[in-house]
Amino acid sequence: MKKILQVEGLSKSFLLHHAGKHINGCQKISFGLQEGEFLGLTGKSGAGKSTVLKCIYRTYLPQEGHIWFYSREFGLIDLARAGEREVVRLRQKEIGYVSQFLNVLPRTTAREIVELAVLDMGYEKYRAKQEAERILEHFELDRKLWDLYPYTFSGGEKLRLNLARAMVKKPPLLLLDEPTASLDNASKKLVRDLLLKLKKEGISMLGIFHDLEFMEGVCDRTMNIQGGTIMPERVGGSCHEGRLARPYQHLRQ
Ligand SMILES: Nc1ncnc2c1ncn2[C@@H]1O[C@H](COP(=O)(O)OP(=O)(O)OP(=O)(O)O)[C@@H](O)[C@H]1O
Repeated sequence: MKKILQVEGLSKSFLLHHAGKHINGCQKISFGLQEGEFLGLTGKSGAGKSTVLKCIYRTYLPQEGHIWFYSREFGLIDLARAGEREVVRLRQKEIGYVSQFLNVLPRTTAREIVELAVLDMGYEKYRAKQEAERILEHFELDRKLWDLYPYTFSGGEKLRLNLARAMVKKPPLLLLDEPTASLDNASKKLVRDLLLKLKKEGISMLGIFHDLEFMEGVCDRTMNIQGGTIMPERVGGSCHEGRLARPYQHLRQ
């Protein structure tokens, strides 16, 4: 199996000017992700999980470390140092980010949101229309909702639209920042099925989920973060980087 991502000694802190304080986001985080693998990040609130994801997506610029990404367009590229132009291209084509929040332009219908994502990749309008319809169907968003503004959608519907917008670009790497946080059990189950589908399609995923039961059978392994650093493996517990979590071991057999 080939690696898609290698994070080495990643550190990020935040300077709060008004309070004159440094807040630690994450420290010396190192791990790798194989192609088609699903790695789950666990840890208490404030542990640093989102900071790691946001450094990879380059919402945050890390102070130290490397984030080696095996890009189709640029070859091996360090996301911790990549220029804005490369970051924009990678977000357009190779790295998707999905959270529980749907951030969209006002007065834009569900269909248009997905079409815009395709146009963003440089495709023609007719192709954007075709692709948007294909992916909205794939993620089972009710046709009645396609031409509506999504602010009235349920949490599950918003998430399906979020996934459709990210996945219409077929990014080889998908970052999931607590996408199921506000969902009921039925919607969580649907998301779980969708993620398993993406896994079968060979998408590499790095995801934060507070619901450990939800992660079982979806993740190949988990990595526990506490106080901004990776915790070593606990006996009988889940795993740390490089090892397969015991509850998920059957997936590799
Ligand atoms: N933009 C920011 N400015 C200042 N501090 C931040 C910022 N983003 C994160 N932090 C701080 O960094 C630390 C780690 O936050 P992070 O959001 O990564 O935690 P988390 O493990 O994802 O938590 P949760 O599970 O609650 O989302 C926290 O103390 C948080 O307050």
